[in-house]
Amino acid sequence: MEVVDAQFSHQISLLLEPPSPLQVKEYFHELTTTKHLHGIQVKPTNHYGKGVYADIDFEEEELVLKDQMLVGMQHSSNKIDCLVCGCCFRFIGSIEIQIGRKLYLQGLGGGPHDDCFNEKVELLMHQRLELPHSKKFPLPEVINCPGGCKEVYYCSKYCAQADWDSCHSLLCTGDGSKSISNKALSKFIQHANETNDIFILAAKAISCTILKYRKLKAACDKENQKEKNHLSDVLGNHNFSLLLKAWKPLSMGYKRRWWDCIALPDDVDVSDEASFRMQIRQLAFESLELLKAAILDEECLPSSPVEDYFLYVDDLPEAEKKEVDEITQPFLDALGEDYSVCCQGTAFYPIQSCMNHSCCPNAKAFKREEIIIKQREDKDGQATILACKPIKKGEEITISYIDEDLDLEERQALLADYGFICKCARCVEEDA
Ligand SMILES: C[S@@+](CC[C@H](N)C(=O)[O-])C[C@H]1O[C@@H](n2cnc3c(N)ncnc32)[C@H](O)[C@@H]1O
Repeated sequence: MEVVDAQFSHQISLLLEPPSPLQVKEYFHELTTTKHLHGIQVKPTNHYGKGVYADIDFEEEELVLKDQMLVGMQHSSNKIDCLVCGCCFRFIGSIEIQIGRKLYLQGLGGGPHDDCFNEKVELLMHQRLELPHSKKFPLPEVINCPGGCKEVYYCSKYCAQADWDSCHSLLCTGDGSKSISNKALSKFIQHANETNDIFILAAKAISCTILKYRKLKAACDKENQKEKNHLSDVLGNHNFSLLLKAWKPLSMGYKRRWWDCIALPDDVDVSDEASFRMQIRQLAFESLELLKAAILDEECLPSSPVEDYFLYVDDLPEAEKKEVDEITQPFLDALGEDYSVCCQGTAFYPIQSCMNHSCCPNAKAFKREEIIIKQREDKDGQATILACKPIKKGEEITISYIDEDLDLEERQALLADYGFICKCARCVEEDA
């Protein structure tokens, strides 16, 4: 692999080059135009890189933007708690599957339950025991991965196919996988789960680029055949420009290398920062080597429906509640405090990632369930930004990265993890 790196060092450095301000401007202009995102503009700010600006006036509560996720992942630690679609991350199956599966997986770790309870848990998991009123909380049927990996499930055939086409075909460990080695892939996944599962998101981003590149290349090859254009050096350069094109949506989000900007953990002394950064850089390289062996060929806080269900049961009229509680309470007790864990993960949104922070923001990024409450349409894996006060044309649209209710010191401590000291009007005023 090192030989490959040396041979293509020029191309690699071009891929990793930060985009110029002109490229950024052109890219976001095209993106907002093609996605019909009227009313916003991405452009340079005076102080800190780019930002999102209002191109029209927005009223309070008005929808500013819906941003489609480019790549996203559910955190490994959250997979026991929630069974969600591997593409749009909505809960799937049924209330019974969600509760039964979680209790079953927890039980594998040696839970304290008796045999009778364990039997009930298995019945729940296989949907052979129905909980009262659970039909009022319908969830989409579980669709298997088309590659047969039994590790990722979907809410619809549409999501299964979309994920397969965009990245999962290269990262699937099932028989239908398009990776070069399932064994190598499993090794990569194990390494990520044991070290930092953000490498899974990176693998998705890389797979997404490779697959997009292949699609662009296949379309070009077809065109070239028509024109009988077989000059290999011309094609060589051309192929690289296709790879740059496939990489572009991700490169536009480039800020700094991961190991340079990751927050210093509390248990690492500032004097050890340089060696800590070297260590995680090394870890990222190890992970990349494992991924390369698996996929490189010669050529690139929402809520839980389970919580809604138990809240509903809790609100039932007293007489009925007693009867229902008899069935549901043992499951609730067994689930314990963690009964309402929501799907947790990390994703990259092309426009939201351009929004700067303010402790007195004029917009808010909403989670899925809050949007449903507000009767807004909830489309697959989209981030929704609403104005939380009137925004005038030309004003920068800002969101808060942290809990705005915290005091100045706490806010600044959290924002240090993002690598900046906030000097918004509120911070300046409170600091005076
Ligand atoms: C999600 S990005 C926002 C877009 C970013 N300005 C860009 O050029 O892509 C977050 C980064 O923007 C910068 N940033 C955001 N809000 C800021 C603020 N209020 N003050 C200083 N820097 C800020 C920080 O470097 C932060 O890590």
